[in-house]
Amino acid sequence: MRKIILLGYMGCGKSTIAENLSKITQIPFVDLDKMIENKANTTISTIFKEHGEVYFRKLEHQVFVELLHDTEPMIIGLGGGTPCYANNHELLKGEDRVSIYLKASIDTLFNRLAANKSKRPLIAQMNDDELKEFIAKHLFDRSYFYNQAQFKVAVDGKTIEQTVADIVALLA
Ligand SMILES: Nc1ncnc2c1ncn2[C@@H]1O[C@H](COP(=O)(O)OP(=O)(O)O)[C@@H](O)[C@H]1O
Ligand SMILES: O=C(O)C1=C[C@@H](OP(=O)(O)O)[C@@H](O)[C@H](O)C1
Ligand SMILES: [Mg+2]
Repeated sequence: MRKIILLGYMGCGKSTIAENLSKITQIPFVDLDKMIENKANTTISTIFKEHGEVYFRKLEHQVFVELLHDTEPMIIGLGGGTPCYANNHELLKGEDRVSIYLKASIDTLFNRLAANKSKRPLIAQMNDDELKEFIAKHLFDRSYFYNQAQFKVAVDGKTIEQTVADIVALLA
């Protein structure tokens, strides 16, 4: 049975949509960041602070590969950077998996992240002006990798339920 992989920029809703899609489909979900935190027995912020981003990216790759080797069906919510490092984007396609880019505009991402940045070490220290500029540039840089997904679902202006319904329709 296949795996459903959700990807996209920080704040696009990967973790939230993975959990809600799981409730509707009864397919178990895992959040890659949560898996990393459980494995490292600490938070993403602490991993960045104590070991740096390169260490985090290695761990992220290892845990992603481990999950893909698991034969159980599952919904996987990636971290925002997962497809952009360690050739992880090459793992988005395969017979047993379907990858979906949750595509959000800069405004949507900014509105969600401005109120929700403390646990995201890449943006935690930024003021609103810095954050908006960062998202615009960073999203542009990362789009190449996000566009490697098999499907795209636009999330702007949609409720959690609408996005989940769009994904269910896509998978039918
Ligand atoms: N329509 C929506 N779809 C998904 N998330 C939403 C929506 N509206 C508000 N949110 C909020 O936006 C944030 C999305 O964060 P999260 O699911 O952690 O994203 P990601 O894992 O992609 O970084 C959450 O705080 C969530 O409650
Ligand atoms: O975009 C990124 O590089 C990151 C996104 C985060 O996940 P979310 O996209 O779930 O916030 C988390 O993996 C880490 O803070 C790095
Ligand atoms: Mg998340």
